[in-house]
Amino acid sequence: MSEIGHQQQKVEANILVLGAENVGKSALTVRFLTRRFIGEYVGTESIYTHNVNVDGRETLFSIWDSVCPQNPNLNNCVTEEQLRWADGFILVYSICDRDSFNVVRQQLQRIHQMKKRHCTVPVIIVGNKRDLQHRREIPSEEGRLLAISSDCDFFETSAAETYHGSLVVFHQLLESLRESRNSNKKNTGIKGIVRSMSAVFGRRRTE
Ligand SMILES: Nc1nc2c(ncn2[C@@H]2O[C@H](COP(=O)(O)OP(=O)(O)OP(=O)(O)O)[C@@H](O)[C@H]2O)c(=O)[nH]1
Repeated sequence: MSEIGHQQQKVEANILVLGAENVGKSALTVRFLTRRFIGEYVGTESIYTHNVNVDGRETLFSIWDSVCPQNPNLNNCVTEEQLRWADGFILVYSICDRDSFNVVRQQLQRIHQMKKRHCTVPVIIVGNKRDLQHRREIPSEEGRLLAISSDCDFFETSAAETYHGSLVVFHQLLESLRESRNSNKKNTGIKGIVRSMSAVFGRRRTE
């Protein structure tokens, strides 16, 4: 995420949408971009750009709607290129598909493994297809628990039923990006080095 010119206050956010096949990644993305649910989506990888005013600030979203590998495992479920590109992540599962929840777990693990040494990175977990309650396999509490234990935000949505849910997800991620960018800034530079050293020595003294 970067700022273009202080006066313009333009914000850029690269958002990677991940999750297993058929969970509604494209539906959620297209809902946010167009307010519409069209039902069937081309199953190809796409990066969409979307210029929009959020809280009085011009914001350029680049949204990478990914395609999950056939047999996702920890090494291929998120690529290095995707991890380098993304400022923030939306991990989508279907509330009616236990396997898709497990894919989100793996993707989360991979993101934390790769990113933890560099900076904090915002992640939102989304349980989609909330309209299909009769087929629910993942209780809301389970999704929320995974999010709390991984320091992520959590929402359940129905891309089929409402626009509002997708709007809240993307706007919340933007908000978290701003916060994490500010905190990452504070932790760089000489103050950050001093803070990190005090943390290390402070901790050692208590061992
Ligand atoms: N009932 C219901 N169906 C949904 C919802 N979101 C998506 N779908 C349907 O689920 C199917 C898959 O949606 P996609 O958006 O293509 O899912 P995807 O995760 O992008 O799938 P891949 O491109 O295969 O990775 C489509 O038939 C959608 O119409 C939802 O909230 N509720």
